[in-house]
Amino acid sequence: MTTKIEISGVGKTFPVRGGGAFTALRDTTLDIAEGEFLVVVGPSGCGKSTLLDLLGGLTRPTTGRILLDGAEITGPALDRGVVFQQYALLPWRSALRNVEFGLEAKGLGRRERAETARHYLDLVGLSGFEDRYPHELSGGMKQRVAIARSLAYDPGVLLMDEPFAALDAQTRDSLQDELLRIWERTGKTVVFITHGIDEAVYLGGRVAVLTSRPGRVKEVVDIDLGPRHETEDLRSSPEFAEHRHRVWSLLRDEVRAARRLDVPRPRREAVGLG
Ligand SMILES: Nc1ncnc2c1ncn2[C@@H]1O[C@H](COP(=O)(O)OP(=O)(O)OP(=O)(O)O)[C@@H](O)[C@H]1O
Repeated sequence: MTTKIEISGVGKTFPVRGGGAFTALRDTTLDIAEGEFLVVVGPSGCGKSTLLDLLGGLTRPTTGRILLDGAEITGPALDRGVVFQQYALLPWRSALRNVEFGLEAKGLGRRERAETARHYLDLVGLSGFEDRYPHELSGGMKQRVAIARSLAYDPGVLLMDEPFAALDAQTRDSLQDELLRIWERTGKTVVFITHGIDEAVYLGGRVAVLTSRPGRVKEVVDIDLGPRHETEDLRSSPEFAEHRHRVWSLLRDEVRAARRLDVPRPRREAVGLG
């Protein structure tokens, strides 16, 4: 197993307006193997997006370091593709031209760009929609374009921050299958953040559960369900339920802890202690 990403003792602190600091992540350590599909879950506000931003190089860790292929991540680069919950498409460009966007940065010629963009739109099931503008596409289609755009410049790592959260359940299920198919075909390393336990278990080869804030890795659960397309209605199987329960129990305790953090502490005099 080759390590693709090495997260060692990473902490992230943000300055707070009016003084002080807020710790979003503390001492987070995790190795991600080349070609694995790793899902990250955790209570709201525990630092999942912060972790993804760090992997994307959009911010730098306050402590610790993150290595990609043995070299420290110091900024965004084309070796990592990022897909967010909101499609982030350029509204004035057609689907094809949106996918071509990253290829322009790579310096590809016009014809090669168009061919590559067509190939990736086909891969995400959007052949025939190349000339549509974002406002002419459904939410699921827009997200497919965003995925095609990230895949087109062939990054080794795909970073996905709740990419299907805004979609209806049916579209989400079919995009999950499509993503797994693409992952199997391309062998990319995927780091996928979600709030959905079912989604985590369905997609992940491993699921990392983070603690309530400041986030740390509480446990990494191995999901040994084999290739997902080999079992019909896998989500209804006892094995799936077992894994789901394991992740759910780990998360439940953290969600409770997070809620306690969110309740404003009563002032001493208000409860008669002062
Ligand atoms: N730029 C920033 N400045 C100050 N605080 C920040 C900043 N970015 C994030 N935070 C804080 O860090 C914590 C973690 O945020 P983050 O978005 O990573 O959580 P999350 O786990 O992705 O949350 P959710 O599940 O609700 O999307 C939050 O409390 C947030 O308010």
